Amino acid sequence: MGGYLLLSEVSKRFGSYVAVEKFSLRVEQGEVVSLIGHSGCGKSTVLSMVAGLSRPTSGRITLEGRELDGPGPDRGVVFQNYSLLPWLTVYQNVYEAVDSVHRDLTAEDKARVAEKFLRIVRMWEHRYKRPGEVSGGMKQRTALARALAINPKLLLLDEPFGALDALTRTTLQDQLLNIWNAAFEDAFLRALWGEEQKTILLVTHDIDEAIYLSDRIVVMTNGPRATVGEVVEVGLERPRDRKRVLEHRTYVELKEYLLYLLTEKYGRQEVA
Ligand SMILES: Nc1ncnc2c1ncn2[C@@H]1O[C@H](COP(=O)(O)OP(=O)(O)OP(=O)(O)O)[C@@H](O)[C@H]1O
Repeated sequence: MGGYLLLSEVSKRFGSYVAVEKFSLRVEQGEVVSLIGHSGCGKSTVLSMVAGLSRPTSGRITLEGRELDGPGPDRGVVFQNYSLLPWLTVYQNVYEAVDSVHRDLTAEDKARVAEKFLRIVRMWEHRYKRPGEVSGGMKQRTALARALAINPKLLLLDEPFGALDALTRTTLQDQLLNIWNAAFEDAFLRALWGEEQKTILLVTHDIDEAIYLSDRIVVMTNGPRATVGEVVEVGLERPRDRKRVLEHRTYVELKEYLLYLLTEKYGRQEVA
């Protein structure tokens, strides 16, 4: 039982700066795990190693028992700096990604997939624009559509809702949970996607978002030599109802505990 995604004593050094040291984490298939921690602690560094965009200096990362060797279609990535192709339209950015991964689909089906996900993130009406002609939040939504449309087993999301207004943010969080749960209303997507839950590793600065979405929350210590500080089980039953979650005692206690971890136990002043 090696776990689905396994990070074993992963370290990352940039020159003489040891950003992350001996970071170990085991994520099971179907789990949603959030990484939280202070700005600059190394959350994106960890995520980009899992994405295969950078290599650990030492340690191992395995996905389904295989050591990672660069990026792959098994991982859908939304990174702030892993941007859209500027010369393609919003639509083409999503379509091309679907096309490169789902070679077996007909052109018509690929177009349907691109359309479905652009509608989910509400970018369908902007599909003919290029990334340079849309806002930061719209770019983020397009990147999310692109990551989802390739139907990866593992979704790696770095602050995917960071640039969005509160309403769009909550809508997309719910859409993400639907996609995680393969709860598509659309028969076409259900047939194409199967019923297996996705695995999601998510970086966020938003404690409420982390609690609402996650099964477990990994609180990172501050850098240099950042690592896993504490892993907090969320334990709220699913499906989660946003209003009821907010009133739940577990939610209130969890939020207080996470705030304590971030402000006191792993507060910035400790390492200043
Ligand atoms: N390519 C790089 N070269 C040198 N240092 C880097 C590089 N990438 C990250 N770092 C350093 O590693 C540390 C961790 O950065 P990282 O971006 O992973 O933090 P983060 O927790 O994601 O921050 P934020 O929440 O602000 O996005 C920082 O001190 C950063 O300056």
